[in-house]
Amino acid sequence: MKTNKTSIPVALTIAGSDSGGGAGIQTDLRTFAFHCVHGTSAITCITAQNTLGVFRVDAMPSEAVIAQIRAVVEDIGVQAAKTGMLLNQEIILAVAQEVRTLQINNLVVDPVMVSRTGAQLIDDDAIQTLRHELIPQAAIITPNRYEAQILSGLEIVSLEDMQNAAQIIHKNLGTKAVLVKGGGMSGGLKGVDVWFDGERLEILRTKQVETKNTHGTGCTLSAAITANLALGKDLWTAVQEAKEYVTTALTYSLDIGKGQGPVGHFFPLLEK
Ligand SMILES: Nc1ncnc2c1ncn2[C@@H]1O[C@H](COP(=O)(O)OP(=O)(O)OP(=O)(O)O)[C@@H](O)[C@H]1O
Ligand SMILES: Cc1ncc(COP(=O)(O)O)c(N)n1
Repeated sequence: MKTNKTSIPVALTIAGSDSGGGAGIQTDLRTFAFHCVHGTSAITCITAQNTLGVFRVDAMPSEAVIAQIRAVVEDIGVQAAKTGMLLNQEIILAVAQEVRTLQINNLVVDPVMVSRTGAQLIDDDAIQTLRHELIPQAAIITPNRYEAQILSGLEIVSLEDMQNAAQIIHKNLGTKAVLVKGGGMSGGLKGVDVWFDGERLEILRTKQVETKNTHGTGCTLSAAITANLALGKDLWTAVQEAKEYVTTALTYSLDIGKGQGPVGHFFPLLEK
């Protein structure tokens, strides 16, 4: 039988593994697949995690992270890449170095530093390295409320605070665009995001989804932006479409486990 040779865009995720399948590498690869983008990965750490929380984290040696990135980029090549949980300063430095040397374009940095509940996930040295070495190489960064507070130095309570933070981060950190996410905001701002690219200050509003199953929304959003960039979309279009995707995935969130379940990535299939 003759086979069809399929040409397909390729995206890379540099992130941690979530044993519960709700966030991290597992979520990123599902999101890439939904967008018909071939997913590749460089695993930075292994978390023992489920819908109730994170119970253990084992870092990969930074050499192993470097080897994974090189193996993918030097042979397969990538049209876009994202970073998620990078865990420590050594891994962040290694990733920043590889992104520079291998000239990885269309880089989406989800600066995973603080969980939506406000718990700091990486130490202060690692935050400084992320700020100075990796973020300046990003096409876009997607901080949540607490990460935006750290990166801007502002307390974020209102929409105006989100807008000011986006502008300060853009000015100070050298990334092309900033998307401040509102999943951690309260009241009517939950689910409202703010975009700034140096010219346009935009508010992205969608319907607010009433569900406790929101695990992995941040990873899903940044992975969808990455997939859209790999497909050749411009940054603003990539963000708008990714925002719609995560909202729909939230409406199909999965009621699994005893805690916060993940979003449903393959929602059209769930209807069959
Ligand atoms: N209940 C909700 N309804 C609609 N959109 C939401 C809701 N919760 C989060 N979002 C959206 O999901 C995306 C991820 O934002 P969030 O602030 O939750 O990121 P995060 O903190 O990195 O995610 P996580 O909770 O997975 O760690 C944003 O576009 C946000 O507006
Ligand atoms: C391995 C890993 N990476 C990232 C997150 C945060 O995910 P999110 O912010 O999307 O809930 C997580 N919980 N685990």
